[in-house]
Amino acid sequence: MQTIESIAQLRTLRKQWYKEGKTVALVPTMGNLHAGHLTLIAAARETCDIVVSSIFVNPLQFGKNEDLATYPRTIEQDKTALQQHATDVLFLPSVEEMYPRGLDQQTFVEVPEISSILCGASRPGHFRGVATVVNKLFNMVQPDHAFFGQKDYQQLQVIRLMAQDLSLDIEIHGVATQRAEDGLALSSRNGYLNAHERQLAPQIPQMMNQLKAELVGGAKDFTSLREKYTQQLRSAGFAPDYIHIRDAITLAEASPQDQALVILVAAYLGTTRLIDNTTVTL
Ligand SMILES: Nc1ncnc2c1ncn2[C@@H]1O[C@H](COP(=O)(O)OP(=O)(O)OP(=O)(O)O)[C@@H](O)[C@H]1O
Ligand SMILES: CC(C)(CO)[C@@H](O)C(=O)[O-]
Ligand code: BAL
Repeated sequence: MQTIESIAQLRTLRKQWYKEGKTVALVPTMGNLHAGHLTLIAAARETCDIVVSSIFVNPLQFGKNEDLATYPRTIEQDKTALQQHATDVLFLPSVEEMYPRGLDQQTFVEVPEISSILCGASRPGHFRGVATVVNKLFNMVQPDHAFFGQKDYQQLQVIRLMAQDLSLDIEIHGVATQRAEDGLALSSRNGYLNAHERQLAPQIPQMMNQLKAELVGGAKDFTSLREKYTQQLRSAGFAPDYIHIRDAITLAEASPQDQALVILVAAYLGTTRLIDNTTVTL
């Protein structure tokens, strides 16, 4: 595996891959890799000749009071994991390489409406930061295929819409959420949880699945279902940010006749913000 820090070096390689007729996959990450990330790498490996993974903790997608400074950075461990999973290139740009004119001067990409609801309402500017950096990574790597986790469901929909709106010739893949044995979705931020919080955390997927069972069983009063499960999370020791039942594609409020739904949950345990989701087909 080659580690590349500069866009210029990456472009040289990209030209060579074009000449050789090789297909290229991109797996963007913020590092601190776990089995969830590695399933994205495996899917990319199955699809393309060349697998590029990027590690970049993107300051543009963090709010002022968020965890940019403390976000786990485990680069040596990550390199070993990527190498073991047959990654060809690790792209590891610095903040200066990514944003040479500084964050305040950066041209940005914003996908309207979907970026300002759900996690976008709680994290203003977050999805603008994500769309901007992902678009830049797409321009740098020029992948044929790009892989994202369904764990970040809204992010995946934002990226799909961005690719459509900007006519990008890149196939966007959504990969199923990988979970711990107790059901908790794997996430780098799980590492912030203390032992007690880690024990409580699987109640998020448990409650989400109970809500899903009620929907599949025919329950239609979404407002009272949301209130009931929000209250349950609160009683269990969480500070719920939201529980929503939405149209699976647009993420607009679901109506009782919709058949493709998604349940989206965000809740704090102490200072750690956890998210999860599950699709529901009626
Ligand atoms: N459990 C998981 N299963 C499948 N894909 C995942 C999982 N966790 C993260 N991913 C995907 O890996 C990619 C990189 O995510 P990222 O580096 O932010 O990891 P993360 O664990 O989601 O971190 P965070 O705790 O910051 O949300 C994203 O496309 C994300 O959706
Ligand atoms: C897609 C991404 C790498 C963009 O910074 C990030 O939001 C993430 O890790 O999910
Ligand atoms: N995995 C999503 C990236 C973020 O929370 O910033």
